[in-house]
Amino acid sequence: MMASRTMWVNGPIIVGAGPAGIAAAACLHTRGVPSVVLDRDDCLASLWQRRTYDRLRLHLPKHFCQLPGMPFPDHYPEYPTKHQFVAYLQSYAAAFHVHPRFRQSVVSARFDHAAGLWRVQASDQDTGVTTEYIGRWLVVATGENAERVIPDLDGADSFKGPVTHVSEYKSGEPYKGKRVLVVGCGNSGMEVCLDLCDHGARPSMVVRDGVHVLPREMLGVATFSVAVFLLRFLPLRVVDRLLVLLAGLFLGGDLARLGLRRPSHGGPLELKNSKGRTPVLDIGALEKIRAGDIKIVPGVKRLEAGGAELVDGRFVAADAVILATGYHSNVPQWLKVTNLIMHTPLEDAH
Ligand SMILES: Cc1cc2nc3c(=O)[nH]c(=O)nc-3n(C[C@H](O)[C@H](O)[C@H](O)COP(=O)(O)OP(=O)(O)OC[C@H]3O[C@@H](n4cnc5c(N)ncnc54)[C@H](O)[C@@H]3O)c2cc1C
Ligand SMILES: NC(=O)C1=CN([C@@H]2O[C@H](COP(=O)(O)OP(=O)(O)OC[C@H]3O[C@@H](n4cnc5c(N)ncnc54)[C@H](OP(=O)(O)O)[C@@H]3O)[C@@H](O)[C@H]2O)C=CC1
Ligand SMILES: O=C(O)C(=O)Cc1c[nH]c2ccccc12
Repeated sequence: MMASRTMWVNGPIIVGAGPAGIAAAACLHTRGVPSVVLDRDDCLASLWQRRTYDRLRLHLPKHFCQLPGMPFPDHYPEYPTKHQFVAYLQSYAAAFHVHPRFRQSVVSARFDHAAGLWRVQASDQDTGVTTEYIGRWLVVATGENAERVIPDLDGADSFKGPVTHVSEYKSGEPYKGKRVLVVGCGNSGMEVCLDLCDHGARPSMVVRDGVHVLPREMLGVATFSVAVFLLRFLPLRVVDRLLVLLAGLFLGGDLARLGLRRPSHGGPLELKNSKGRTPVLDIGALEKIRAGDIKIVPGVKRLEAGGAELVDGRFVAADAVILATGYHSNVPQWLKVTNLIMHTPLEDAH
């Protein structure tokens, strides 16, 4: 068995050094409360630094994404690039004296009722040494994008080209001239298809179900700002109806004909709240779909050597497959509690 150590933490134990964990530690710091931030990776906001593509930008206006106590620099554009966002997070952490303990992967956290304390076990990713952090409070900030969703596609072994997850995708450069099957039509799938087009690749995007596509902006105003404004006066379902109506107006009424049906149950904000499905904010993929540069195809039945057989019996040829199939939290794997109360921020806002 690996050696193990114990560390008493004065203040909360914060798991995750992404924007949420850093912000929690900073807010505590300004109130004179110490904390310890643990992260499995070797840098802060590793989702943004290690697992996202080059052209990524925030797709909500910057004032919705700034952390408490420090706005984005004035010279940042309305939609900061990922490099700007990361630089901001780094200066934020430095300004608030947040120094995470890196390479500490939390494998278990349970509340010791007898002692009235949390016992958090973390494994050092370099040495394998386990440390038990003991403290009165636990903050879970590991996010909704902690683990990749990798579907079990029939025939994946027989496919001759590379099959990768979108979290490894940096740019379309290596795909120049290639036929690429992108599985999934969330914000990742859509933007990767757009990027592939910009690099001279030929993407087909798998859309197996309904999807809400909204314009990122309408007449220069962010759709997200419109939604937040309307939520002050109207119930979420009414706001959803208005958003779908406006989307039809600004994006054109032919989405279903293009292969992008809206989900039969639930509006864009409702599905974000109930299922964690983020609506797609279009930044140009739609135009490429209309132009035929991005082909929409239905679900994959099985992969074969040179492509995929689709559920409608058609075959789509592909040199590479990119899985833009999303992410899931890893909290249920390590947090040993029974009654978790989940908050839905948009409902709260309303
Ligand atoms: C490509 C992409 C683009 C996005 N763009 C936007 C956007 O424009 N606007 C927006 O609002 N949201 C966006 N998101 C959503 C994203 O969830 C947020 O941007 C933000 O990163 C969430 O912050 P977080 O701190 O909750 O989680 P994360 O940033 O995911 O940070 C969680 C941290 O926890 C660590 N961790 C996970 N498990 C463990 C463990 N067991 N032990 C120790 N450490 C662990 C991870 O290493 C990570 O550093 C995007 C997501 C992706 C994937
Ligand atoms: N700032 C930005 O510009 C960007 C933001 N993001 C954010 O990152 C987060 C993650 O987004 P994303 O990576 O797109 O993940 P999502 O979870 O949003 O989307 C995953 C997609 O994959 C589909 N899918 C999953 N499994 C399969 C399967 N077996 N066959 C076919 N399709 C499948 C889903 O379809 P179904 O609905 O049918 O399950 C869905 O369309 C979101 O919050 C998103 O908004 C991502 C990229 C860019
Ligand atoms: O890009 C993302 O992943 C986001 O989570 C941004 C976001 C949060 N809530 C929303 C509701 C509608 C559109 C985007 C978002």
